Amino acid sequence: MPKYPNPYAAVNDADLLSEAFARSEDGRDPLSSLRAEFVIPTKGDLRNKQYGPLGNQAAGAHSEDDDHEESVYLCGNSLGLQPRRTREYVNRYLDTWASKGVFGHFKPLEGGHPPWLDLDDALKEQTARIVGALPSEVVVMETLTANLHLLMSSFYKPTPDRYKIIIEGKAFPSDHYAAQSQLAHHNIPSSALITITPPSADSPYLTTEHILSVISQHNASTALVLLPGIQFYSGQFFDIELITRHCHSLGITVGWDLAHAVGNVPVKLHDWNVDFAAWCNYKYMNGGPGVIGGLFVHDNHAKVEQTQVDGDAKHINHNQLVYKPRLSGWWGSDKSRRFRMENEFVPIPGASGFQLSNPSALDMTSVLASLDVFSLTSIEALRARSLRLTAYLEERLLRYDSKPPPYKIITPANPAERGAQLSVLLNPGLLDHVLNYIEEHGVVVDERKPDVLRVAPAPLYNSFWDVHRFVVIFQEGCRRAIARTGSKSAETTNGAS
Ligand SMILES: Cc1ncc(COP(=O)(O)O)c(C=O)c1O
Ligand SMILES: Nc1c(O)cccc1C(=O)C[C@H](N)C(=O)O
Repeated sequence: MPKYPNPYAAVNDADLLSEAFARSEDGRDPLSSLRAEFVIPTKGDLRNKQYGPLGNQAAGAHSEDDDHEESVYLCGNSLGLQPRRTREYVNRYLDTWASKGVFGHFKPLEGGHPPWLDLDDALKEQTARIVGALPSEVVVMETLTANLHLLMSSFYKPTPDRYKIIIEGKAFPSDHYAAQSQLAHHNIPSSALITITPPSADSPYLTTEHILSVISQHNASTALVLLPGIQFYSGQFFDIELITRHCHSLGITVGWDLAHAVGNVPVKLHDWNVDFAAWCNYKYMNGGPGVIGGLFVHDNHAKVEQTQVDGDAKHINHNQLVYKPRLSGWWGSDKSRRFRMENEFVPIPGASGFQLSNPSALDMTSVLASLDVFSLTSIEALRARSLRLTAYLEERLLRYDSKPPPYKIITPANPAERGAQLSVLLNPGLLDHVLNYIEEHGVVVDERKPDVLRVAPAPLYNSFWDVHRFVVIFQEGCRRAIARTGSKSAETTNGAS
């Protein structure tokens, strides 16, 4: 009996492996209709084919029908697809800029869009719903690594006793560099960067017990724990609530990088008492490549300062509501006085007070389009669909025509410990062959050298049909790669998961 029963495990091969099964799963899920909100590139688009009078109609390896078929895009964990409404919203932004110039900042725009000056406030409520926060606790601003630095400039306050930063050993390089450079910035030796590595070299899995024990081991000397909500490589979803509680019980501040969690899994940053978090809006959020990111600062930090300053909230003025010292800019200062040019920084209470510059209205417009798609459903409903999609992907991958398969899934088997993504470790020597084959057949997934493919069915736009087509093409790619490399060992190295 498997430890985590898969709802598709009971379905017989003849049904489960059929396209009809995938199509019927799509048919009975009302959220399947959200796919129409997105532009799905065709296989021909990806192959750079254009049909029509000026297009390249030269015969290629693939039929015209195949070129016109939607590609199998399972890479929303790296870059989400474009919502159809993004073009409409961006065109409106361009029209406003062209026809109103500077007045675009102040005048409500067509289609009920707020003036650019108020776009930051307009995005709060929808963003807060997605990350389980109060609107005052979130803001759309800057980019992920920049936000981590800004937040650490407020939350990482090393003392002679407490100065270490704990991260995980396979942290995304940017997070590693950010933490490392914060230490250097404070003239603290790099040995104060503590990395949590998996107990077993065979698996990237970090048990919660292991994470808690490393934190406890360094508790007296640690100032900050910075962890990902979902690990980019393994797809492991950490127990944010428990780890946060553990850190707080030891007097340690904790921040979360939600790059791979936001828009993917429900989180409750407010209820879980997370100190701070940051994310990008270009993966599951579908805001566009390198688009403006977001951050969260718990309102508790304001309350702590309030009581320390006065104890009577009625007599608090804006100046006393500052959470923390922070690196400041004019966009974080009180809106009503912003244009008085008085050089008195009056922080906006809440996360908005962390803003620096006037944000790119183009970016904000693009994020608005993406949030409006999320508002057609809820993150909880998306999660329910995502659990089914990923379970289906898992079960299909486990059914390979010879045993063991030439790959294994390194993402936790427990659905509560993963989001949409499954990371597939291929037997040595297969990756390039498999990748060439699947890309040639219109599949887009992410590779992490030397042997891992990350496959992420994004619940907003991916379908069971996508997963079906992926597995058929991927497994055929594996068979061909094994035949080409003639590698017997390639068939047996990893074993089944
Ligand atoms: C976990 C994680 N941290 C940091 C980054 C870097 O983000 P950015 O380039 O937006 O700063 C990424 C992705 O690029 C990521 O996945
Ligand atoms: N691979 C990337 C790229 O080619 C351009 C920009 C970003 C990336 C990334 O790796 C994005 C992301 N953090 C990821 O985990 O896929």
